[in-house]
Amino acid sequence: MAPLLPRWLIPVGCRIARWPSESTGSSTSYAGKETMRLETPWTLPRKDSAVIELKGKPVADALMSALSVRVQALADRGVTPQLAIVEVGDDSANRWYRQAAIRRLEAAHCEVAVISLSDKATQPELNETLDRLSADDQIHGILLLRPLPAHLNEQEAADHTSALKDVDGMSDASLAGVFLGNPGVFAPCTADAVIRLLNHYGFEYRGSRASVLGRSAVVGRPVASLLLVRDATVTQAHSKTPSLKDACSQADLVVSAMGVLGALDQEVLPSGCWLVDVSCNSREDGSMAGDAVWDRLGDIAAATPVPGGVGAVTTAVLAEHLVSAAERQNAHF
Ligand SMILES: NC(=O)C1=CN([C@@H]2O[C@H](COP(=O)(O)OP(=O)(O)OC[C@H]3O[C@@H](n4cnc5c(N)ncnc54)[C@H](OP(=O)(O)O)[C@@H]3O)[C@@H](O)[C@H]2O)C=CC1
Ligand SMILES: Nc1nc(=O)c2c([nH]1)NC[C@@H]1CN(c3ccc(C(=O)N[C@@H](CCC(=O)O)C(=O)O)cc3)C=[N+]21
Repeated sequence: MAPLLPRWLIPVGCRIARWPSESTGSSTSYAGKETMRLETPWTLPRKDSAVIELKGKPVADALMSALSVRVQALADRGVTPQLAIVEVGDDSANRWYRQAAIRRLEAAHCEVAVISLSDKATQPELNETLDRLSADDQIHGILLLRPLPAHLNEQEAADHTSALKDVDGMSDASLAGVFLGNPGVFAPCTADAVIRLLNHYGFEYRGSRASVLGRSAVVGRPVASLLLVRDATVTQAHSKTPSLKDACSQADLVVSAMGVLGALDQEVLPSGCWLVDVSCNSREDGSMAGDAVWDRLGDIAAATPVPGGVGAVTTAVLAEHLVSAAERQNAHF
């Protein structure tokens, strides 16, 4: 029999393992089990079981299905969108992104070239690589994985990246457009993904209070700008903010991009807020986790899982930006 209760009533993290029928041998219906489970003393507190998972997959699926007709129209004109991914050194978050982006773009019938530079690469080497890709007619988009090693300058790299191919909103022109609310520019893919995800799940920006944790050029700052443009009242926190709890205390929405494993739980997150956890930290066992402790979210309303949340939307937005860039570069045909 199909479940009669919403799926989010099932507690995250301890599902199935302590299912009542395993101890009682009962053959009651699914709905009956669900009722029993919520009354049993060994389940998570009711408030933890009510956190709605804001999954990325349906958002990404919708974006990808809208894209296929555009990729086909380009193919009919002999154009296959191609992305160049430039990475410097080795980093787990970059590796996850590179692998997921390749899967996504290949599924969308786009091509990917990966250029891996050593972590000792110099600024002139990086600049030359970006100049060469900018001049290559077969490359429609350039994604420079960030953050760069400390000895390299992101701004200088942006200046060597063709504005037409800047699919991850790195250039001054793209960022100025994001800050001013100009819809014609590419925002950094992740910042765009946060907005697509919130739109999909019907978040109401106007009148809301949003706390953005992190202020990098690739996530924190553009997310704050995109929320401000949509009439949210935005607080922005960073590593010198004295109290994260104070920074979040009024929030209807918390967007976390600190990259600090275990930094967020019910002590910091206010009741009823939505949490968008952008971070992708590496646990000791090599698995991926966000900033929030998933089984200590308290009575917040909704949260994105990691993995399975923002990351999936980021790769879909990257595909969309690449296809738009290829269309613009072939507009004369
Ligand atoms: N899922 C996805 O699609 C994506 C995930 N990511 C992930 O998001 C995370 C952030 O990425 P990125 O912005 O590039 O990282 P950065 O390291 O560039 O920025 C981290 C930001 O968090 C702030 N911060 C660090 N520690 C604290 C703290 N204890 N309290 C408050 N603020 C803090 C820093 O402050 P300060 O400025 O003072 O140093 C900085 O502004 C990473 O885990 C990354 O892997 C990134 C992009 C896409
Ligand atoms: N210029 C730049 N822009 C970025 O947006 C950027 C970056 N540099 N450097 C690295 C981080 C990290 N990042 C991820 C994006 C998607 C997934 C992703 O698709 N994750 C899947 C899981 C993937 C898996 O399990 O392997 C998920 O969350 O469900 C992961 C990580 C983007 N980043």
